[in-house]
Amino acid sequence: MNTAFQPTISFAAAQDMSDGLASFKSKFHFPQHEGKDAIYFCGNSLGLQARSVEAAIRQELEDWRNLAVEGYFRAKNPWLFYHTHFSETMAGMMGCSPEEVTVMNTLTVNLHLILQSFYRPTKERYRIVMEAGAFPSDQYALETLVRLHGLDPDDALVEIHPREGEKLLRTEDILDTIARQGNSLAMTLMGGINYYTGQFYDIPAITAAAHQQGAYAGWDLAHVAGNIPVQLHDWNTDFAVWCSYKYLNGGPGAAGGLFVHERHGNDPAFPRLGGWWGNDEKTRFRMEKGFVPKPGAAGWQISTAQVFNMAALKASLELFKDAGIENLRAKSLRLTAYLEFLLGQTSLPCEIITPGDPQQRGAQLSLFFPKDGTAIHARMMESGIICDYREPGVIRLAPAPLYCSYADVLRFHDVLKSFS
Ligand SMILES: Cc1ncc(COP(=O)(O)O)c(C=O)c1O
Ligand SMILES: Nc1ccccc1C(=O)C[C@H](N)C(=O)O
Repeated sequence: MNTAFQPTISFAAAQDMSDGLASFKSKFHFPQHEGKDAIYFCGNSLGLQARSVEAAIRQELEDWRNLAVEGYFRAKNPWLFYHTHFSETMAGMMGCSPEEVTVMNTLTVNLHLILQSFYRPTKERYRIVMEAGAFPSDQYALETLVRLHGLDPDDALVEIHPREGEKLLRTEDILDTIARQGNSLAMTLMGGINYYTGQFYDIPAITAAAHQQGAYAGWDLAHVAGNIPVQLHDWNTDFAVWCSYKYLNGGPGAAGGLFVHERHGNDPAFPRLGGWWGNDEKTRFRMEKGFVPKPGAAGWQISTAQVFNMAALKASLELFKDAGIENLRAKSLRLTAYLEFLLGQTSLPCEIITPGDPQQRGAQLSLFFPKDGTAIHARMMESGIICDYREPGVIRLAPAPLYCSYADVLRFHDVLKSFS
């Protein structure tokens, strides 16, 4: 595919002309740099604000002003059911039924909650396999979880490391580590895409390996949601959590997503921490004893929907519905490949550590700089390229296909040329 790429304005312009998703760029606000839109490659950390967000929030402000408590029932988008607006679009992206998915709280909170359901250690079966170098919040969550159960993290948490001299995990090593735990394995918990390397793991193979040992497979899909379409139901994953402020553009602190496979979600006896929002809607207002969970992931809801927070996500997901996650992925594969091609034309002193196989990565490329990474990152930022730096030594570039163009990627390359 790369042989057809050209580092020229005419090539990039022709790509943008034939891109059926190009018009979505104008639906977003961009940070400004010297009077022009900055190049935004940080959608893997915080997605941009859709222009439609303001009106969506204004609608809820008006309904609150005019209807007050009646808004729960009579708002344009009745607040009682606000969280259900997302189910269909989220289900489409995550490959599950609308009942298997819900939106609530935030990522690490949801991780803790769902771990209460799925991590029920016994004397024999208590180990959790995870990737070494998982996002710190996940590491802290698992460390504190096993301590809460009186276990020693050094024994209960089994981290998979890359081989000596390598930066990525080999699937065979992940599967081997899982198999070696045997009956002691309670669960695997991996990031679908590692935030640092950008590696997309083999979710179905890892899930099947965990099941083979009689364990659950859980996933943190923060860097997958809205980036790579997945098939959580068919892949038999037990549960997954993600945030909505990265590729999904829900805004800082946006309500997070939760998937629970129907084989667990439809079991009312499945252990959980409940609250009235997860209770059967018919009896929610009876004010009686006895928790009766709603079927599906919604049975893990706890509190009243965070309407203002969710309004931004609602507006953003409408754009995803229009664009189509499969179309976005198809563009993303090409856009990131173009970025990779152009990086290959420069003499930047770095190595792309993200897998070269497009099926093993999403939008993000991670550049490892043995030295001067922070200085080079600072120069990129001064030049109007918004990207981030993660210790040790990595600059992450994520051209989100919803609002990044081929011309952006080329402009980035032109800026890099001025560095040497
Ligand atoms: C993989 C991963 N897990 C967890 C988090 C933490 O999410 P939150 O602050 O929404 O709990 C992030 C990002 O902040 C992340 O990228
Ligand atoms: N929530 C944040 C607050 C402040 C700064 C960054 C974040 C991120 O989300 C970082 C992202 N998870 C990452 O992959 O680095």
